Amino acid sequence: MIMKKVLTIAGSDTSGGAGIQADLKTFQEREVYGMTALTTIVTMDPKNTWSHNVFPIDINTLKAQLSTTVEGIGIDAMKTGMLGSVEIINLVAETIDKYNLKNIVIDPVMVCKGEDEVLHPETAESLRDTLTPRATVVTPNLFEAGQISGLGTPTTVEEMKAAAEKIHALGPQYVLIKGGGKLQHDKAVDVLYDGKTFDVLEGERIDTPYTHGAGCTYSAAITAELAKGKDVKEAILTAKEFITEAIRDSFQLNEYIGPTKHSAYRSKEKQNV
Ligand SMILES: Nc1ncnc2c1ncn2[C@@H]1O[C@H](COP(=O)(O)OP(=O)(O)O)[C@@H](O)[C@H]1O
Ligand SMILES: Cc1ncc(COP(=O)(O)O)c(C=O)c1O
Ligand SMILES: [Mg+2]
Repeated sequence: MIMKKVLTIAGSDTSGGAGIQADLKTFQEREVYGMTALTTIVTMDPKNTWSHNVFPIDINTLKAQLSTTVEGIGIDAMKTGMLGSVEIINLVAETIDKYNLKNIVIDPVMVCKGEDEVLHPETAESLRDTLTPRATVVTPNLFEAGQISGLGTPTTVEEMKAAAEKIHALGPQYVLIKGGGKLQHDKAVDVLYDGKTFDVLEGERIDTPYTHGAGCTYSAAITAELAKGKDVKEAILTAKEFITEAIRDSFQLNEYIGPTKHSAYRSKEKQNV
């Protein structure tokens, strides 16, 4: 079988659990061929409570990576993660338009879990106005949904639905707001909206602090399933099962951080559990 080809345009999480590393691990698990266009490198300081530093990649280096992958090879689906600057967001939008790309998952990364700071606050507006409208699916977490909708961080499923309506009006085909561990609820609730119908996806909520990279992993799994031809709803349902298992088997890396286990779903499929 010819492998479907997918691209992630995202930052490098040097600690390996989120960003481009999470995306590639997920693509491998979902049996698609993963390619990368790196936007930034994020490091963490062990001497300063794991605080994050972001090192941007030069725009011409990103252009060359997009040319290699999108023009030189061709892609069946793509996702974005941490983009880092308005210039990069504009370049991604131009690339989507120029090559008439399909199956576009926009993960509008504005924050890293455990960090108080909003990364690149100057990019929030262009994530909203330039990239969100081009998405097949846009996947904000609660904070990002509050920023993009302008309604503030949702605290209930009803507020998630209101934010989804606002975000949908910007032009994406589907909005998927992740309630995750932050919503006060006994399930891990995500709200999916296609402009007509709301689907409230209720996954098992796992009691763990180790969810670093969960959003990246989830959006990468959606991207992989879209590349393989699933429709958006089916792709999201599979990805939701994938991320639930990855969080169930998440683990501690050091005193600050614990990533999800990307191989968990496959191991369980094999054992038929
Ligand atoms: N503790 C948890 N148990 C089960 N699912 C979770 C948990 N935390 C997050 N999720 C799910 O993981 C996915 C990623 O969500 P989230 O962690 O909110 O994203 P982000 O990493 O972008 O903040 C969503 O489907 C969310 O519902
Ligand atoms: C490069 C990069 N992208 C994205 C994220 C966001 O990760 P999450 O999936 O936990 O939202 C992080 C967080 O550390 C990161 O370092
Ligand atoms: Mg995220």
